[in-house]
Amino acid sequence: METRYFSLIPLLVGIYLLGSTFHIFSLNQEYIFYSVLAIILLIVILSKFYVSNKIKKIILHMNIKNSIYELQLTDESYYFIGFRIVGKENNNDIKIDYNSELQIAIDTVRRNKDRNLKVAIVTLLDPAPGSAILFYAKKDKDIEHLINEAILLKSMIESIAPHVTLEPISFKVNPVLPLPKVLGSVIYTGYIGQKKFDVKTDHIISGDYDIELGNILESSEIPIGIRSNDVFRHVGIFGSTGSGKSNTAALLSMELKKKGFDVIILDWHGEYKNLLRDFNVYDSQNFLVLNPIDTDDLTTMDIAELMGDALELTEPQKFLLYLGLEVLNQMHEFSFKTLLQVISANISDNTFMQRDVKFALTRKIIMLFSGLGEKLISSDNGYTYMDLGEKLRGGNIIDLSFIRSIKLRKLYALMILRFLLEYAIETRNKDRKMFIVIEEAQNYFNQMNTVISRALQEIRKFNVGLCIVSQSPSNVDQEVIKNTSIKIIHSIKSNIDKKVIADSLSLDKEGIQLMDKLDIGEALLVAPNLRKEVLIKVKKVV
Ligand SMILES: Nc1ncnc2c1ncn2[C@@H]1O[C@H](COP(=O)(O)OP(=O)(O)OP(=O)(O)O)[C@@H](O)[C@H]1O
Repeated sequence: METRYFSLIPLLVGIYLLGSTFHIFSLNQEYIFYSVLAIILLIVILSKFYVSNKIKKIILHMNIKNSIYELQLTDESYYFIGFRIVGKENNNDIKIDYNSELQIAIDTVRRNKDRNLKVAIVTLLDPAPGSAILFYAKKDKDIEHLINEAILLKSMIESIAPHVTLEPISFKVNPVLPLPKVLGSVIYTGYIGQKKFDVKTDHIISGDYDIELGNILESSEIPIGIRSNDVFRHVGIFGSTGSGKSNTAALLSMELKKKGFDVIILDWHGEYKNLLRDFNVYDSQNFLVLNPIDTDDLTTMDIAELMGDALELTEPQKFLLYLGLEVLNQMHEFSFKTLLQVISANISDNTFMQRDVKFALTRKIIMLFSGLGEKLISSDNGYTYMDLGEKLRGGNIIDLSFIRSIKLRKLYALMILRFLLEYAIETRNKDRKMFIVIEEAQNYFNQMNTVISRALQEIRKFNVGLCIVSQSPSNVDQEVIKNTSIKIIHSIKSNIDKKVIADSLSLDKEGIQLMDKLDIGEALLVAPNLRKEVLIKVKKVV
């Protein structure tokens, strides 16, 4: 009964008692008038309560009746009644744990063994994607009885899980319902709420893909993927640490290699050799030596820029380095020892300022390149960009984790990337398709790195797809993120990173909230072959 009817009761009782007090001993006309008035009002209220409840019951009953389906398993038939699970709107900012609320309710209902109906949670696609509860029973049971029990169970669940409502589902034609293999087992997607599944099925399903990534989150039966040729418009994989980025990048690399791509993974933390066992691995035992001399089109200025970026050089220091590199280029020789000698001997230090710049630059070079640096970058047996491009065919993992100095690691990785891009531009990459995975991309694409950002725009037409992987998209140049046409967004916890991604995708408030609710391996996929973003569960590699 609605609360406004309750508020009328004290008023009626008041009127009646008033009348009684004044006329308790005399049965006069006024007393009879008040009594009759009170009784009429009481009758009106009670009848309203009864009718409104009855109407609700009838409507619900009819809805449910329209939602009873028959399910034929191998040797048994069942009736089932389905309810879509809808999270109630939450206006205050308190975080509601819909999942555990619902789980407690379901457990309570399932514990009651006396019931005819059993309960299962399934994901459904039709009439719209979402999660649903099924109440089901053997077909020989009385339908009316089942309906009454379903109504009862529905209200039990709603009262134990107050932030969840169950809406009867009606399927227009045949229900498309991926049922659990064994009825009664709870398939629990962990996502409740209509808003999340606002995407219409015909918006998301696309048969137009040749790289399968997994299945849509609402259904383990519907595979989903991307087109391999779309990777040339670049890929962004983002997510907090442990959200499943490396697995997704490894899956993509594996599938693209099968399609004839040459894949090169710049593996910042050394995670990929365990995931992709048939890839060539370059690590501390087997590293690639880079020769920045003999670079023809790769200008000395570009090398100076990359070194300047990795070493955090000032403009005067960068200029001095450039002068030194020019001399080495003419000598056709590169080693850090000769670079230092050239800077000391060939460049004047007449003024105090020149001496200061020179001293600071040589100090930075010495600190970085004595030891491993000397071995990694050298004209002695090193690969030029042409050699490197030719060498890295098939699947390749360049494990960078053995380089302890972050500055050296960054310079070495940047040089490899720059070499590969130069190779593609120079050769126009005819008859080849390349896919370069850049882990911890914020180290390469910070705001300052113009050399790489510029090359990124140039390589579009040369069959090179870059895959930018980052746990910290707010530290990646926003232009770079915008330049990725495929985005795979795993769970993101940090608000600033969420905002950056939401802006690049024009996500609404619900989309933003969704980003930190994803489980490991779950992601929001945006790709040119999909009409709208879709939640997916990525397949696990190995
Ligand atoms: N799609 C998936 N299905 C099931 N498990 C997964 C999936 N993706 C990743 N995992 C598991 O989750 C853990 C973290 O995965 P992964 O290393 O890919 O995350 P990450 O985001 O790259 O983390 P980090 O930033 O720390 O490298 C691993 O144990 C991995 O096996």
